[in-house]
Amino acid sequence: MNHPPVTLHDKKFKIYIQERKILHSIEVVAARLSHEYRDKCPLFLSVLNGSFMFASDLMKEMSIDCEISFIRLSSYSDMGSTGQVKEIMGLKESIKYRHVVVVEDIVDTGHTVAALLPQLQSQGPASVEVAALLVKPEAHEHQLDIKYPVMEIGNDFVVGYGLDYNGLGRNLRDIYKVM
Ligand SMILES: O=P(O)(O)OC[C@H]1O[C@H](OP(=O)(O)OP(=O)(O)O)[C@H](O)[C@@H]1O
Ligand code: HPA
Repeated sequence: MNHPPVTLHDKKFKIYIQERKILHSIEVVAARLSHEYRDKCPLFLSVLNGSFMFASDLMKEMSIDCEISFIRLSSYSDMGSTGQVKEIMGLKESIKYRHVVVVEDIVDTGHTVAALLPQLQSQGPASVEVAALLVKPEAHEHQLDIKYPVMEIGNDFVVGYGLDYNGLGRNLRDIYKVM
């Protein structure tokens, strides 16, 4: 299939990871999660907005009982992290004694996950791990243990498959990187 570059606001992006590869990589991680969380009924905690598409495809591939809930955090403006993680919409249900899997579209600087994990840990869950569609190890500014990375990428700004550039690009089926 042909994937011409796309323009979003003032920037051009070129094809980087095709939908077929994304979905296959998610299947592999979902199989691992289904095995490792059998009999644990994990609670997936999807970090909005960016993770909506990943969370949906991940859930569809899970073969065990599991639940999902959503939390909305935001820290990005233009193409950079503000370093300030704001909680916009909090968690309503109790996570006490639950096996929680945070579902992130991307772990970039790591500010978001680093801010979120202690907040979750303080609520007495049985366990907390992170499943992230994309991980940018070169950009990390925190020591992080992402147990379920789907794909590692270099230090490029990417859009598509839920990820945006100033609000645009989330609807793209494939992942693109800035040119
Ligand atoms: O590792 P970090 O550098 O913290 O970056 C990762 C976070 O940045 C994005 O969220 P953003 O704040 O852009 O909100 P959005 O999901 O609504 O796009 C992304 O969805 C992650 O939550
Ligand atoms: O590379 C990125 N693209 C879109 N949103 C993001 N949030 C953190 N890193 C990124």
